[in-house]
Amino acid sequence: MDETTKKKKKTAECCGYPISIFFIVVNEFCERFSYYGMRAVLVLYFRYFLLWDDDLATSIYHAFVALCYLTPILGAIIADSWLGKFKTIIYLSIVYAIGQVTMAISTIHDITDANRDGTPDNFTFHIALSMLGLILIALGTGGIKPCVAAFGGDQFQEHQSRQLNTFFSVFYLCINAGSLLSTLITPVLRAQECGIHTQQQCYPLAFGVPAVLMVISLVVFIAGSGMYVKTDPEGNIMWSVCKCIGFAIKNRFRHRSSSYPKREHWMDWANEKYDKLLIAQIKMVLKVLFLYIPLPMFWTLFDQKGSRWTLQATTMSGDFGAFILQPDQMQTVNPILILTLVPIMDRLIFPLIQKCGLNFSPLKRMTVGMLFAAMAFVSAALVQIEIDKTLPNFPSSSESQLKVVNTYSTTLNVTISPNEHLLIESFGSSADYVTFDHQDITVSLNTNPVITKAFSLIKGGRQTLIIPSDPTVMYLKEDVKSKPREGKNAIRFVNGYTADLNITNLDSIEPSATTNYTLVNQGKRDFVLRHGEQWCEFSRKFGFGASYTFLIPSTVFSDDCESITEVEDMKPNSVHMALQIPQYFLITTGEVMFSVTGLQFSYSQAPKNMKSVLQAGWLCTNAVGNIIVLIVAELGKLPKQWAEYLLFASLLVAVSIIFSIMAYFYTYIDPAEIEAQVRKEQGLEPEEMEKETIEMEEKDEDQKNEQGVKQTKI
Ligand SMILES: C[C@H](N)C(=O)N1CCC[C@H]1C(=O)O
Repeated sequence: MDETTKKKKKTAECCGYPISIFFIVVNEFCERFSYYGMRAVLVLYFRYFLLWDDDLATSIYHAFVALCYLTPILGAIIADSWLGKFKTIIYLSIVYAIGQVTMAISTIHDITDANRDGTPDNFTFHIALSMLGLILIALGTGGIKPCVAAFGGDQFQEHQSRQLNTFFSVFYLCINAGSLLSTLITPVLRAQECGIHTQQQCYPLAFGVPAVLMVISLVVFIAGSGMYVKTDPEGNIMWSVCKCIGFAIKNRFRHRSSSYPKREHWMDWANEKYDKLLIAQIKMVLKVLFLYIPLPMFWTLFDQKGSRWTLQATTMSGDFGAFILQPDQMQTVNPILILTLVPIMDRLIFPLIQKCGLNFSPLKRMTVGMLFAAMAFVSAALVQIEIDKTLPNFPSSSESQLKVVNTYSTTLNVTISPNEHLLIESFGSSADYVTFDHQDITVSLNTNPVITKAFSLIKGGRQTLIIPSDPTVMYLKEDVKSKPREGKNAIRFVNGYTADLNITNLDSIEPSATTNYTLVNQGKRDFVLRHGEQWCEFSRKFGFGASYTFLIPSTVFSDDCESITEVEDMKPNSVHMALQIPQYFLITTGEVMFSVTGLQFSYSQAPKNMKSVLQAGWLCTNAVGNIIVLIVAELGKLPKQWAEYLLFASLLVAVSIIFSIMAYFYTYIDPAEIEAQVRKEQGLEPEEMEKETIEMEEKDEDQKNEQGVKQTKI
């Protein structure tokens, strides 16, 4: 074994901290920049580069995130049983960097764009390459994650326990600094245009920069190589653990008759064959893993920030006066709050609680963290109730809705069978949508002669009846029936001019025709209308999430676009995004109490040779949380979003009560002390014992006769 053991090495210190920590936290910052930066543009890449639909894009995205939190098990097994943390981090970081580079290459549209139309010709190639990249990234990021945190912890000596606790907070700060910067930067990089033959959204840059950061992360980690404390892996520990547990279960089953005396713990049934120290270590790990069972529920709520809460933000207004916030940018509030809340909690709140004589133990903190997350969802439900009051009354699946737009030269009396009468001015519209519970309607206009036409409406849809300058050709146009995505505005034009018109960024429209919807961002937008030599400019300031139909009259060029009228199909969002801040504040406070503490707790309660394994167990709670989100998203949704938020809040409260009961029965341990005690009971010196364990694990246990029960030397 070439790795230096902890007790043999004296580490260089700065302000009481091992200097090697600097390399580890910088490495974590770069790695998290790489991970979160790539994640920030991933759904958009699926949606607009690979042209997947929303459902497929979000499902693959969540499946990828879940995979990233499942692979820690693999990394932990490799580190604790085989390579040691240091080498595992290096090898898996190389895999990770290759994955990021593969991903960046898969986004270069020019590779397969032989016809140079700006879109790839061979989607299979890009999909295959990006999936390969994502698998390598998941393997890398997940594989190193439990090792980096535990390796950081290994750098501290016994007299540095206070610094060790602070380390986990600083570690978390670095994660969030990386996450914050990358989620701000990569979307900007994506919005640039680049390409060899055609200029397209610059995904290669948006994925390329995270790839570079991953290479930097690896270089920084290697740079600290000479300073690290590297703990030896102790043989195939996971295999020994599995065999030991298997033997205990088998042996317990064999001795199930009541004539055999009971043992204190079911793992004690492995006493006959396995080393006491290994059994003691397994007991410690199992106790903690059992405690983790309820924890995924926290992550189920936490991970909905990126999905449900962002969707909620798309129905809100992001106009903050001095700046405009896009719905998906609202997520950056989380890392910003982490950067402020972690120091406040560490320096102010926790010491204050301690001064008040209250014992705010790690498990109590985690329970309170869960309750904060539940409160965040109650807050989200209250905001949703406010939003619902402002949302249009969309048709149910059995209803149809109709609006009428009149571009005829005079006011019209419109009768819709059997008894709907509307008076509509020229270049005006009906006040709102009329709801029908049947699809077949007949429309009559009071023209001379009367014009009557039958229509079949779309079930569950919204439509507009367009009456053009020649009312005999009136027609139906389908409308948007939900808020436009990403807080954008859906706009369209009806051409009441007597000839074809060209409008900026839209196809040319024939007389009396209506364009399809175009999505435009919030803010002032200009459109140039053109017919031959004639043109005029039409400007309009947009809010968030509205829908408009603009009616172009025949006089459009003579009055310089002034006479264009607008029909508001859907009102802009009026509930302000600032109302989401309380829910972000609550969930982030919960995260600091739950996640930072959980990270520390998993390290402190693990035996020396299973530190990465417990970190992996901790990260797995996140994977399961993500899988629950996936299942819940696929299975039924409650009809009201606010009710779903309340349901999640109640579930988490119930889970936190169960967790607090489990925590009540948990006794905090000092693994090193227990290990020393077992060694003493075995009459072995620490050094001697270590050699003994390694030798024992190297023997092939399977060859031993299971019947010949072996008594270990106790
Ligand atoms: C960005 C989050 N605030 C955060 O720090 N995390 C979410 C999952 C765990 C943790 C991370 O390690 O990324």
